Amino acid sequence: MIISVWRYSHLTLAISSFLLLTIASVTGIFLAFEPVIEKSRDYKAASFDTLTLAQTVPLLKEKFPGIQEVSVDDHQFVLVKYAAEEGGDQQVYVDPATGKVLGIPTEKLPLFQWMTTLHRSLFIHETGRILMGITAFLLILIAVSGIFLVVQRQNGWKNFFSNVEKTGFAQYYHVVFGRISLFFILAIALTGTYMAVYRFMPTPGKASALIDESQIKEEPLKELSEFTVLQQTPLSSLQKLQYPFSDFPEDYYNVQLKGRELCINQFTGDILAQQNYTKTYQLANFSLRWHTGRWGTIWALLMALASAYILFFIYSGFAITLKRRRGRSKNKFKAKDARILILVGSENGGTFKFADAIYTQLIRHGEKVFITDLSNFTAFPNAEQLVIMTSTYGQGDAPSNAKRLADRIRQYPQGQTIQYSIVGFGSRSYSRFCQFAFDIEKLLQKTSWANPVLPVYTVNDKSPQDFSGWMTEWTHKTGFSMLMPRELLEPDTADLKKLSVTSRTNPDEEASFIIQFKSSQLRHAVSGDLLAIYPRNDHRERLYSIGKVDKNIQLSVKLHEHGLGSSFLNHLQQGDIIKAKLVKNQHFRFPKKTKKVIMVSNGTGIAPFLGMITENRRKIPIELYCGFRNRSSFTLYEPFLNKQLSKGNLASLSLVLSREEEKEYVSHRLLKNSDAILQCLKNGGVIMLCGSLSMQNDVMKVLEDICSVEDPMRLPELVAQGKILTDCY
Ligand SMILES: Cc1cc2nc3c(=O)[nH]c(=O)nc-3n(C[C@H](O)[C@H](O)[C@H](O)COP(=O)(O)O)c2cc1C
Repeated sequence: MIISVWRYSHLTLAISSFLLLTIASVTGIFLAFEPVIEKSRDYKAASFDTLTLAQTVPLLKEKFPGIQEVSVDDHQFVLVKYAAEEGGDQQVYVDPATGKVLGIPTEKLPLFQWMTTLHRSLFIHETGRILMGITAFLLILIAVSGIFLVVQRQNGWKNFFSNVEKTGFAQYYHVVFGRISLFFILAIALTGTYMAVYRFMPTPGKASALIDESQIKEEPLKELSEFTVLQQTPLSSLQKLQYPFSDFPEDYYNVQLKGRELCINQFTGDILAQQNYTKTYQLANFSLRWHTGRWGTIWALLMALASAYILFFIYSGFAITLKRRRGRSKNKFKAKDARILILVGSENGGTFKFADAIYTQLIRHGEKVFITDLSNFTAFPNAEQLVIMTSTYGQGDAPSNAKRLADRIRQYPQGQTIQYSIVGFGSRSYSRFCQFAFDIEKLLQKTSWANPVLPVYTVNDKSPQDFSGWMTEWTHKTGFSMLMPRELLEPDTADLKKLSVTSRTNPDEEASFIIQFKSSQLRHAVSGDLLAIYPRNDHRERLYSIGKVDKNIQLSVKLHEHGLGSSFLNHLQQGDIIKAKLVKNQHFRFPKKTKKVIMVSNGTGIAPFLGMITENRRKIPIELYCGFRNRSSFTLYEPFLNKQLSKGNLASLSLVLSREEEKEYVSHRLLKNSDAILQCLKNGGVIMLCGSLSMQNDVMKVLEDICSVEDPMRLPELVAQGKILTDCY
């Protein structure tokens, strides 16, 4: 529920502001270059930081007899305004140490003038300013709702900056760029909002209002350079100084410094009045600097970049929304007439692709089918078959269009028996794989009308292969005729990357070999991730655990006689190029903070550990228990592991042979070393398992026994806490 609240707020805010936000961002990008161009003129004097007002103010008065004011801009250029002898006011940039004219300020370029007005007020004055202020405020809300969406997506605050799961270009970069630019976008939004609000605040009082004219003296007369206050004030703290209009005593020097305003007696140098700027005024000044990039060139460029990111977010945000809504079939039949129901739970539209393909085929075969979101569950008086296809989101939660399902099932008990089948779409990289599909099963089990045709089927990473498994069974059980839809059979070419073979070994006595690939497109692969290959260029996918060794992707492969994947890999030679997909396996990563790691593998399950061991730069003690049939099958890895032992990357190695010598499995060896295993777990160590499922089952039983010495409840807890990590198939 929470995720959909944030999602709908984010989307609604974005839709309601996108037009003005686009205008503000495009103009913002242009305007950010204005201070950059100005700064490039470089009229800053070398001595600027060392001068005081007592040096500069008299000197400029002497050099420019009609001087009215001297000001220092954000680039620390000193600008003098004076009444020229030939008439009219003149402005020049000067060297404050010599009074030498350095340049004449140019008129604001008409393009910048136009952009500024559009950016500030859309050419509709006060109304435009209010609208742009509201847009800036909406941008704050969009950024905040975006933060919460990222937190939800990343499974909590602590993973905010962790790797993002790749789910299409628009979605992936919406999150990745969102995190990078968050601070800058919030800076633009907050300062923009504040400046808009500030216009409606009362103007702060002037220091001149505090002058007590009865106290103004004309003696003792002092030279301007002798005024203590000017001597004590560095030029760098000046914003603007106005010279007195005349020699009348009631005229004074008005000095605006960075934090306060002063009125100074023009004869004696006494401070007639002073006023500290209010916090609201200072904040407005600060906001102006931040928002306009006057802070400095780098800041201005960052503001331009943040504005460009906003444009990207507008594009990618709408692309994500369209993708979510695209491809949903229009129903030919009404819900009440349908014989077959397809109810879909989907967050990002992927599951709809599968559901629509089924819907289309059944309709083509003349079936009365109705397809809709799971949350639209209602009375289906003629339904005989119910197919539920749903993804899982968050931490084993329902996708947003399925949140209301539980209530709706309770609300609409069906009047006739309906046979159902549930297909869960999920990813094994999440600990609660297809959890929501299993939750629905429990809900349906409690009803009197729902009868299962099949157990829950799961589809990992939208694998057509998994899906076709369900289709075969379902058509077999129900008698509907269906073929695997062609569009689902092709691999998702968008994610395929090129890899070239850098080296390989020949199959050893046990038909195992090592193959290494390099790929500039898969530099981000990490030991423990999976490489999905498509040996026949169709939907058939084979997954291999990756070990990252010397920056290469290394696979350990066991050649099976009719093995699709292993035969394909075995035919590759050095230099051959293949296309494959990286499947992130977040839950099976070498732990960042731990005192010890015990790695347990059998056969080629050693693959990810080889990479993790080479990358163990912090020399965390690693104990490796690796099981093989016989010593000869270990020779493939022996020299490599010995080298890692001597380098200190690997603390100890337990070779366990099942057909020779002690004829043991790794689970037996662990049991023998139960004290060490228990100590490791008690001291915050981590145990990682990779290999066959039967090895995992045996080892988990042994670990349960070992843990039960301490506390019978501990094993599930340890798994939940990530102290026992498994990657077995
Ligand atoms: C933020 C996020 C959280 C996810 N959480 C889970 C999960 O807890 N369990 C699971 O099996 N899959 C999880 N997945 C994987 C999706 O269920 C899977 O990619 C599915 O095919 C997406 O289908 P959809 O596009 O129809 O939403 C998650 C994906 C994302 C992006």
